[in-house]
Amino acid sequence: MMETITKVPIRENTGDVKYKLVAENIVASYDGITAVKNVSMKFRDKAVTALIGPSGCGKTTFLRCLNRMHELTKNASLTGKVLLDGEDLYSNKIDPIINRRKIGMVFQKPNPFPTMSIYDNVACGLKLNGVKDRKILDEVVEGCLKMASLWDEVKGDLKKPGMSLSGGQQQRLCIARALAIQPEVLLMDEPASALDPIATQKIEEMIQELKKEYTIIIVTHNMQQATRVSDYTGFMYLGDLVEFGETKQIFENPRNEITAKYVQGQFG
Ligand SMILES: Nc1ncnc2c1ncn2[C@@H]1O[C@H](COP(=O)(O)OP(=O)(O)OP(=O)(O)O)[C@@H](O)[C@H]1O
Repeated sequence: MMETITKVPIRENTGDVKYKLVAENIVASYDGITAVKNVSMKFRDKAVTALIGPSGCGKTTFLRCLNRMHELTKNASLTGKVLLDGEDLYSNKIDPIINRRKIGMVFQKPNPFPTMSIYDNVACGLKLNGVKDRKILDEVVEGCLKMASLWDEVKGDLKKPGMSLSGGQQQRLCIARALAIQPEVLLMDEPASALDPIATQKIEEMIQELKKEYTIIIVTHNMQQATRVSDYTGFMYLGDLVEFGETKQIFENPRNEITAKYVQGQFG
């Protein structure tokens, strides 16, 4: 039998708060089965928001609704709005490809383009957009590899295949690739779950740097990671957003019983 969930009213931030991305009443389904039930969330500009919750609660599905990737899945459907700087990404007037460019995504498993060098993995998005000037490409590749904290490790080996790097380096390469097309928002779906603790620490340190420039939304199963990297946390359960608040409050003083049980590790 389905459990009844008491949702905690979402507290609005007051004052001079800028939301980069706002999701309103997102309902997402696969083959008519609802995976995300009427979820609304606001994401602050230049802050990190973590999405946590047990396996299958809809975190990845919700994340993929934020850059119109959900609709690429066969038999997937969606209702609701996602506003980027106030503009609805799902409006007919907006080109989904342009939006996916503004909202970059990093996946659980590092996925560098297998036939490309380190350099081309980062430069390919710009090249596809017609940028040919070598100086510009060099600058972007260096800048993005620096932002992804990978430059010092690869600067002498840019022609080597991306796949020759370690898992953690490959993930930072994918982050550099995502940054090269100048996104405004970065979605990260468990970006460190396939990595060892040292590689994970590098990714977490990099997220702290990146949030100075980007709005970051990260799905994570790792509760310590959520407390270390995020400013805000949303706890999802059975397709619902049960509680949303400052990360410290969610972990130290949850207002909902199910949130408390989850963050204390009583289920997962
Ligand atoms: N492509 C798909 N086709 C059909 N059902 C799917 C598909 N992807 C996800 N689902 C279902 O949607 C629900 C939510 O899945 P989702 O992957 O969004 O959860 P999650 O919280 O990210 O889980 P996890 O933490 O295990 O990655 C689950 O019941 C899952 O089985």
